[in-house]
Amino acid sequence: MTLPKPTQEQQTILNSKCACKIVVAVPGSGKSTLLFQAIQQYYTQKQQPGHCLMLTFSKKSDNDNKKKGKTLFFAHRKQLDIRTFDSFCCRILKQHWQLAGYKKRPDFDNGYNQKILQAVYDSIALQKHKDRLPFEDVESIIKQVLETQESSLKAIASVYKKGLYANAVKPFTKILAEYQHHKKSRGIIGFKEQVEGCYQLFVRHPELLQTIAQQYGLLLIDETQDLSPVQLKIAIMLAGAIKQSFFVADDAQNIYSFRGVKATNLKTLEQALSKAKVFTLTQSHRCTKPVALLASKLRQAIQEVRNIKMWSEKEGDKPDFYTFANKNAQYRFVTQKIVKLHHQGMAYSDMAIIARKHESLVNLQRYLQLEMDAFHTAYDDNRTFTPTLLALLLDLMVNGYQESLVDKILLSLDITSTEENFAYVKAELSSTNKTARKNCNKHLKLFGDLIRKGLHANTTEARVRFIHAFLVSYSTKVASSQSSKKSDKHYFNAELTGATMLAKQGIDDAQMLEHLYALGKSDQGGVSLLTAHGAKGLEFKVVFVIDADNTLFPYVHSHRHHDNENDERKLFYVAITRCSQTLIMSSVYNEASNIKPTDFILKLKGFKRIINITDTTRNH
Ligand SMILES: Nc1ncnc2c1ncn2[C@@H]1O[C@H](COP(=O)(O)OP(=O)(O)OP(=O)(O)O)[C@@H](O)[C@H]1O
Repeated sequence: MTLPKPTQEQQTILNSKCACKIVVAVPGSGKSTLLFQAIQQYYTQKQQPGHCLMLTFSKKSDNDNKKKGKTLFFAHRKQLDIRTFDSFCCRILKQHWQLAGYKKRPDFDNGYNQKILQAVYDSIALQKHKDRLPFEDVESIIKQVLETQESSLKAIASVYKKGLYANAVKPFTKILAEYQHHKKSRGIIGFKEQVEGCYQLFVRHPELLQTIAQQYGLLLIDETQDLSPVQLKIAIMLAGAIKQSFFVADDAQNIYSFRGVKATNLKTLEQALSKAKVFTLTQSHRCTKPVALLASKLRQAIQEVRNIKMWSEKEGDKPDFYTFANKNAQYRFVTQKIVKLHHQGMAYSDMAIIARKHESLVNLQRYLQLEMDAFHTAYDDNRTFTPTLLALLLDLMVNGYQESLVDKILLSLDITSTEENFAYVKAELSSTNKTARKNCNKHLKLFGDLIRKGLHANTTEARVRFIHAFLVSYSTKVASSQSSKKSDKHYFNAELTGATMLAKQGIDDAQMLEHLYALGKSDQGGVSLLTAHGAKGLEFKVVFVIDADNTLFPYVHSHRHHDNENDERKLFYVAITRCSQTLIMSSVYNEASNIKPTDFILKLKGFKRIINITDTTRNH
């Protein structure tokens, strides 16, 4: 991995001798890249450099920065401190809790339990599914877990705060109250209190701030526009005490006002750091010319942001906006388009579907589920993969969970396929069962081929190996028990355990299995399904912005804030600037129910290509 050569714009900033730089720049202009270029310059110029402290707001970009930092500056890795603001404050407070005035060491509540958050999301988002547990059951399960892990409630609270799930508010409120009680009685302090505590510590003990600052020679702050008021105060204090500092931000990407983040971060920063020099970056290295033009127009309509004209040298097609009679027609179109692009060589991981609301993503998955139910009619005798099956496989890819992947394939084959198809699959499975343990590769190839015939050419080897192991176990059971109840959930779960063990024994690289679970959780390798908030900071070759209609963009239910439209426009700006090659926007267009493409697009002059698709069976 190497850093791109700085452009003239970037080089001017790097060359400046100013000790404190604030860079305001458009999406994809290389803000994060510039920070790494600054680190490179720092280590090259200094004989005995001090440590660099790189702070960012979100865990996601922190992880990204850590990875890049380690790769690019391996020799200096011990002098590179890359953290989130929360983690920085937590560390300071852990070291100096007595100075901060605590009588006994507080219990630091570090983050939340992802598993529980997932369980909550799943149970709520999918509770209408008939075979899901009722919410009460899920709630009681969560409570049981919470008895041992109170801190996880924070996660639930954050879901509740998003206000997405009206029917979940009551139990969450109850759980939240319980959590707060536990927290208080046990002296647990969360991230918010830790950041506030750290700030107070620096205010009361400036000597401590100086001691900490002396360890560092360069301070780098990414995503400055997203810092909370207290985080910003800490950043300002650090910039005042560390020799060189470098802030990067895009004021038009400030999308966290609902969390109390102010749109005025940059103004506050400039006023507080009078010696700072402000620079701008106008060229986007990510977006193509037409997308940069569209984004630039959108940016001009955003209030209270710096007037920067975004431009690009990258050629590309003008983005299209497709409209459909209903959501399913839209989802079908997106699915087929993804499949087509994949056949043309585009990796799934290079594509993303972005929506304003999580519900749109759930709806899309439901649609794919329906397609899957129709699987038996789509799976033809030539064993070629029809669009419906491709849609099913796409679902499996985007879900990313191996259990459900295996489960769904086998359940579909078993329950919904015709006798003939089932016999074929059964034969394929059983034919290998005896030699499979000895000859893993053969079996792997068999299943790999089956998958590759469709769209899984780049399915990770790990996934194929796992499925393979599962099938070995499954086919052994089929042969020995001749069970006719293969659709039984418990049966599959037992098989899954069997497959896990088998994979560990029989497959050369047992670690692949762990890797596979990690893959599943992070959705790597598949098409990313993201909300506009979740997509921030990310980059994909192809981006589909779905459900971009006047009820969701701007999201009508959040009209309670007077500046809502401005915030929503910023979100749309974030969504469309994630793509480096192709942007495809879509929505329902239904005059009877007054749903039409978002005004964000309609009001932009010069954007004429709205394609109305009525024939949904057409292959696009
Ligand atoms: N000088 C350059 N030459 C070529 N490509 C570059 C240059 N600088 C940055 N890029 C590329 O542009 C893309 C966007 O870079 P980066 O993620 O640093 O932008 P950003 O401004 O932080 O984006 P965002 O606003 O979305 O967070 C990356 O693919 C990066 O490699």
